[in-house]
Amino acid sequence: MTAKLIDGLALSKTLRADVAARAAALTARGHQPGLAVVLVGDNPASEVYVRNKVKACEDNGLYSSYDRYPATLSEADLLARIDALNRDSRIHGILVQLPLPAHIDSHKVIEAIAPEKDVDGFHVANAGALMTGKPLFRPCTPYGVMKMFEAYGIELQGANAVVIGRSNIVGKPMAMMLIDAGATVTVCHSKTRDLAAHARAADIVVAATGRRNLLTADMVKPGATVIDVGMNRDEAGKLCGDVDFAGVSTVAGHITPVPGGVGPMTITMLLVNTIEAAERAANEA
Ligand SMILES: Nc1nc2c(c(=O)[nH]1)N[C@@H](CN(C=O)c1ccc(C(=O)N[C@@H](CCC(=O)O)C(=O)O)cc1)CN2
Repeated sequence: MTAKLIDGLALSKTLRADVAARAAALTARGHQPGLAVVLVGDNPASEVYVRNKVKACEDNGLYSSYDRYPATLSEADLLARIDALNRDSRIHGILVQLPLPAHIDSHKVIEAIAPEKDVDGFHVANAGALMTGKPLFRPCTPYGVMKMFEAYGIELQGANAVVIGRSNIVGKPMAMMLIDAGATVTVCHSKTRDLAAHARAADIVVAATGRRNLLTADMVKPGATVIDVGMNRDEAGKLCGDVDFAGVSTVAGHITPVPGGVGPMTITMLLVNTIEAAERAANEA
């Protein structure tokens, strides 16, 4: 392996120490930051992520509430619960774990969250404000990737960046953040004609497709920075990303592992967003 590892666990540890200090300061002023976590259904991966989010709150001095509902919960009941959380002064951030069961309209649910408690940054008010560079909250996964670039000194200004995937959670906001940082950004997706040619021209590649081994060594420019947002399982059930890690590591300059890369940063930035929500609320009180 020639690439330098971008260690999401180590960076998370540093950032979470700052979160814990800010949480303690808020608590001392009588404003303990609070996150509401809502899970509907029994998707095993979502259960792990949600458990990790609640634990991260506990470990860093944040209050958390955890609502776990069966997959049969009605959309109306979920909207009623969000309405109650919007009014709850102990709660500064509301997180509804995605995906939701098919009978629930995710868009409607996200729009029901008060924008000032939308710590996922998915509400149209925050997604729209990202276009101007001034949202209340940035979506946690691309925000975490931006922190990784910063921590590892990856130059973005003038860089050619390719984002593979156009989801509202990762691809689109990632592209906006990279544009804002001065990169020249190409967004590739399932209909892109020659993905390899785009990827090969990139100084930075962010892969967020959910397709194992989508990015191989022959598609990467020597020295490029490769960020793997994928979360897949191989034939043996082992967690892996979208990038052929063994092969790409021999070509790239920097690379993120899975696990231990972007995943922990997603949770860390959720804590950071919740702290910011609580600080804003405390300053307005
Ligand atoms: N409401 C939201 N739903 C979803 C989001 C989100 O940001 N908000 N993102 C993804 C899933 N996700 C967060 O919820 C997430 C994915 C992965 C990890 C993580 O820590 N991964 C670990 C491995 C964990 C494991 O053992 O399975 C790692 O990469 O090291 C955290 C959060 C979709 N839904």
